[in-house]
Amino acid sequence: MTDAIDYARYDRIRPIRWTGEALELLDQRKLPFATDYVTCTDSDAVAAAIHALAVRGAPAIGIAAAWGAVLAARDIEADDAAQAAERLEPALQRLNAARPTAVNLAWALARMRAALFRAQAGEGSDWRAALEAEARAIETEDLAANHAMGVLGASLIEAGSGVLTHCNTGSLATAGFGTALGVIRAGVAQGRVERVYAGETRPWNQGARLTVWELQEDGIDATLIADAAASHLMKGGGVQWVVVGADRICANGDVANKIGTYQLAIAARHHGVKFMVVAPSSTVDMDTASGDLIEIEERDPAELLAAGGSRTVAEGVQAWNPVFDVTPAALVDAIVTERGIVERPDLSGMQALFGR
Ligand SMILES: CSC[C@@H](O)[C@@H](O)C(=O)COP(=O)(O)O
Repeated sequence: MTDAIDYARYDRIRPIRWTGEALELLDQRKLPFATDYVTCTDSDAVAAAIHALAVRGAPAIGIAAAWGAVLAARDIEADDAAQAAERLEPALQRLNAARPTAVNLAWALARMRAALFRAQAGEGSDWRAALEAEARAIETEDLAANHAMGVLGASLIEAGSGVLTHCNTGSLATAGFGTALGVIRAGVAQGRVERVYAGETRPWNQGARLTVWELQEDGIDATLIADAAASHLMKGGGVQWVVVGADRICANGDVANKIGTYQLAIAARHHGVKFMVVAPSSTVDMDTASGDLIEIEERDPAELLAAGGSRTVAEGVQAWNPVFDVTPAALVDAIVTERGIVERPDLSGMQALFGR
């Protein structure tokens, strides 16, 4: 078993490209059959792309929002960083409102505000350059965090294991390599992960359209399952770990992630399958005490009423479409971040790694 991972192998998918003039976002609504980029030349276009899921995944929407702030800075005049901060605020608020659940969005925008504050305090007088440098740093640090988490998370997995993942947590959802998918990539490279299963992730099908495509691009064999097949898979001994990402991890270790994650955690505990959450520290929200306090995004019920653009449900039927759920900390075996691992998370374990 080797720890050497050829990261360059996983660099081909680039969901977020800054050209120096515009932000190009790989349109994830069209994958896997078309690789078109949406070109954003102002911050409201970035907010719209985040809301419409052209770009998605907690770290990726934080990175996109940071570049959105850089674009917003081009549309204002200001004498200094303090005035810029004031004039940028409406655009930052609109970016922040694009999606409510993933804390990475607010986290990235807070970093952009802090960069302006430092510019104001005289640490580099060019506040536009300071914003651009901060957006780049957010992206670079996310990639480094993913590489670190991949190896850390894989170290928990016994050689020859099967894993089940949910939603898409790969290069498409991050600056590259991925969170949960990074652990799977590292685990496959090291011979720890022998079988990979991905749930479809209805209704938007991130697992079916994105995750198995990413793995296919890597040459990693993966088996798609219907979301409803997960318990049956666990009962048969096909998987030893469920490995998922997160949109927000609370101070007590509760985890918000894609709808369906909670029922996977319940099924995993019932079958003696381990449950791992992999996320950068930018997803940890020590200001939110527990999962009950997280706003869960509800999207258009129309997403449930059709498949591939064709209506599948009788006219007049109503649907409810919450797109995230909260897994209680008690069902989580390990939270893996670039700072380290919290096993059997609770408030004191989270505080030991993240302070407060
Ligand atoms: C590294 S991505 C982690 C999470 O953001 C992911 O699991 C997820 O729930 C994404 O939801 P999405 O609605 O596709 O943005």
